[in-house]
Amino acid sequence: MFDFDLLVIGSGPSGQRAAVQAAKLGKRVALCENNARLGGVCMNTGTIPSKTFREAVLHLTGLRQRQFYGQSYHVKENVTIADLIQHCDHVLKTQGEVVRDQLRRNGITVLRGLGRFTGPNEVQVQGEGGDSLVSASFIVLATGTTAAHPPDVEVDGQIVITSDNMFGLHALPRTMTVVGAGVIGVEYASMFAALGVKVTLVDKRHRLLDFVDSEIAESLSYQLRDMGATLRLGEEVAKVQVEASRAVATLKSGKKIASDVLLYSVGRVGTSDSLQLDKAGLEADGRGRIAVDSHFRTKVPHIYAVGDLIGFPALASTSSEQGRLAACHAFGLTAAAMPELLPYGIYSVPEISMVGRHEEELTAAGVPYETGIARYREIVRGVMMGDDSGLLKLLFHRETRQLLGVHIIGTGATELVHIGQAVIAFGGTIDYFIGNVFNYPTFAECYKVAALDGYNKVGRSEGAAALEQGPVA
Ligand SMILES: Cc1cc2nc3c(=O)[nH]c(=O)nc-3n(C[C@H](O)[C@H](O)[C@H](O)COP(=O)(O)OP(=O)(O)OC[C@H]3O[C@@H](n4cnc5c(N)ncnc54)[C@H](O)[C@@H]3O)c2cc1C
Ligand SMILES: NC(=O)c1ccc[n+]([C@@H]2O[C@H](COP(=O)([O-])OP(=O)(O)OC[C@H]3O[C@@H](n4cnc5c(N)ncnc54)[C@H](O)[C@@H]3O)[C@@H](O)[C@H]2O)c1
Repeated sequence: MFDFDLLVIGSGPSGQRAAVQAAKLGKRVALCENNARLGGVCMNTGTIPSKTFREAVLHLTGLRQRQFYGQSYHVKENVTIADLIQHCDHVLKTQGEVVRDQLRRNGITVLRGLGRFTGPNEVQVQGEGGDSLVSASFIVLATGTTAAHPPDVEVDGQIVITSDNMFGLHALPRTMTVVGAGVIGVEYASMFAALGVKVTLVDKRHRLLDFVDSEIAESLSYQLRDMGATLRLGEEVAKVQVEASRAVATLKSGKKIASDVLLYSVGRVGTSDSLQLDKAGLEADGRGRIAVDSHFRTKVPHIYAVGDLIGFPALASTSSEQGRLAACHAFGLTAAAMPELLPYGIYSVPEISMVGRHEEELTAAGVPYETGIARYREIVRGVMMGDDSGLLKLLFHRETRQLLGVHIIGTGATELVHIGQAVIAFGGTIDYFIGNVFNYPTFAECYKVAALDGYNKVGRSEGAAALEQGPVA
């Protein structure tokens, strides 16, 4: 009756996973994408290019090796934007082929053009070669987000930019203002500061990243300042103008900050304007997001919405899982619900990662917890890698020693966190780290050192079992 069993609009991680999952179930699947390149924001302007940019910055500046060879050490003098983009281009080309090949292997029909509803089961695809109409039993909306900016902030792509046009920059600036110290602002501010750009980071909030453990956020602030960045917290940007080829940000307090480039990173809005949602009986909220139930179903039961388009947590990792779960639900396949325990990774310089609860939350909930801390400078792997400022903090219940949270800043944080994630997910205690043997020398040794530190704090009477019972499963 319909052309396809499933039509997915948007080829980011959530759309890809929805399409592939349905194809694996033997369904006829089409995926509509407006951008010339598949892969979404994740592949083309967001996650992958920004993380590759970071790797290029770390490599070319020699930042990690300065402990050994001195503060003036550089792998390449005068790093250019072309050097950094070359690294990104290579990764994007390879990953683009992986996505195209995956869709082809799974027999997914790719429709090029802008998808918009003409009815609840019908979508018009407006492509370069003309328009076509496609119908499907189920539709998954996976159209993601775009950078938000008020109409009076004119984004020209060279002087005033958002993360969506970061990779169109012709040259590295000498000075940069970053408006908004959310994840995007903090990541790029730290990367540009590591490149030697004079960065000013402005946020109306009084501290960086208020969902991050405060000790970790303080360490990040210290390290940003140490790289020459200026933090203007508790300051709101009221106006952005271009004067004599420079960006000028006027703060509500009356201060003005002039710089070669201004990155406007104050959040993102759902890409739902072009979808003609009303033709399907749907609407978006004020930030372009679409409401869904726990199965990612909109109020029109055969239409699902996934990924950044539905809001928090708006990560590539969670988006792709949402896409898979939506396709499973549509075709009656029972799948486990989205886990509540999610790791967060912030690819600032240095990187940050966390899983579980943080100190402020546990204090507010009246949970009797204790901390165990390992500093990278005490861990031989940290010393070998030239990272003497990293820190891993365990939070555990004082009485049961159950692991409640893991908070890390430093090299490898986003990988290391998954050990703690597994222990929390299985309801484990810090005894696991004390009673088991870890590879040496590794950053993972931090878990053992932090667990012993925590054990020493709660004292023998409360913690003795950990050492006396021997290894635990
Ligand atoms: C700078 C930056 C860095 C990030 N870093 C990380 C990170 O380190 N880790 C992490 O987990 N997440 C990160 N994210 C978030 C991550 O990129 C998103 O969570 C993820 O891309 C969301 O995937 P999605 O499938 O919802 O949609 P998107 O990746 O946004 O893709 C949506 C696609 O839909 C297409 N589209 C939109 N409307 C239409 C239409 N009408 N017709 C046809 N096609 C349409 C768009 O062209 C786009 O290709 C970052 C984001 C940004 C901006
Ligand atoms: N590593 C990762 O997982 C990663 C990396 C980058 C982006 N992302 C995703 O991208 C999303 C968007 O990130 P974002 O950083 O743009 O948004 P955000 O909402 O996280 O942060 C925006 C910040 O801008 C500040 N702000 C807003 N208006 C301001 C003004 N006029 N003056 C000063 N400060 C102002 C806010 O106080 C806030 O701190 C994130 O929520 C995340 O889902 C994830």
